[in-house]
Amino acid sequence: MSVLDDIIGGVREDLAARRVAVPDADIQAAARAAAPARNAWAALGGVTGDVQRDTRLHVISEVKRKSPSKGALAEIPAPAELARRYADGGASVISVLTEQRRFGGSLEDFDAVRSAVDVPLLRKDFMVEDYQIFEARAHGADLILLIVAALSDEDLRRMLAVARELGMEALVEAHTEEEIDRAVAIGATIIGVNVRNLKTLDVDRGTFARLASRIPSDVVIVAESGVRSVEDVVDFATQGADAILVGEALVKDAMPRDTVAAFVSAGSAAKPARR
Ligand SMILES: O=C(O)c1ccccc1NCC(=O)[C@H](O)[C@H](O)COP(=O)(O)O
Repeated sequence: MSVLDDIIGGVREDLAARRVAVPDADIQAAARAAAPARNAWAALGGVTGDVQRDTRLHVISEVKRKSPSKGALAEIPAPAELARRYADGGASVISVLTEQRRFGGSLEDFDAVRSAVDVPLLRKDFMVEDYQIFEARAHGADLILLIVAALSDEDLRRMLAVARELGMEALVEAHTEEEIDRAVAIGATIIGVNVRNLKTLDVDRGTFARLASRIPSDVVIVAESGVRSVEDVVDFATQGADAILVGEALVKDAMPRDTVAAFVSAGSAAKPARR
């Protein structure tokens, strides 16, 4: 069994318990009653037509306590305070991991961050049921994660449609050429190239340029995982990233506000006008 399969097994068990506590009809009603979602695609530099690319390299800053690959990363006693620092540094979107068993996250963390900042929020979890999408919206999410390796094309299309019907977008995450092609085929407007293989946990930054070149120019490209330094940010920006998603390096940083600002500044300076 791969790490991803193992994580998803736990996610399904936890989801079943939440579904008993809050039935489908109730979570759907809460999602539809929530304040309108913010436009995460525009916040990440999405533009329509043959216009100049957004010149900014956008940063998605993640609230992440631990991970299967690294174990404990940071305690994060006050996720809201960390999120405020991210926003002050210029994060375009904040990602909050809500998976509990392997990442130490929760919907309580998500609620705390939602009440602290006004930037678009990504609910970062392993989405396998539509219920989780309604749950994300009910808690104020603007963006959800869909992992191509974990879902069939039918599931991807339906879940993307559910997210859009609720006013959200999806970060559709891929790690191979075939997964990129599947993400493009379902009409993803934000595609994440995760340089971490979720089945082996190996990180290979070289994956990014090879995969990004297959993505149409009107799609927002996010480079995910493995950013440790300004040099990594400059590499991803030069190779076509519109945004980077950073967890470990920021939660371990004593001055996350300054580091986010430095990543935005260096990445924006390195970003080519067209790709
Ligand atoms: O981070 C992991 O070890 C991991 C393992 C299995 C599935 C997902 C995993 N991480 C999710 C992510 O995509 C990262 O949290 C995100 O890209 C940030 O990565 P990093 O900056 O390297 O913390």
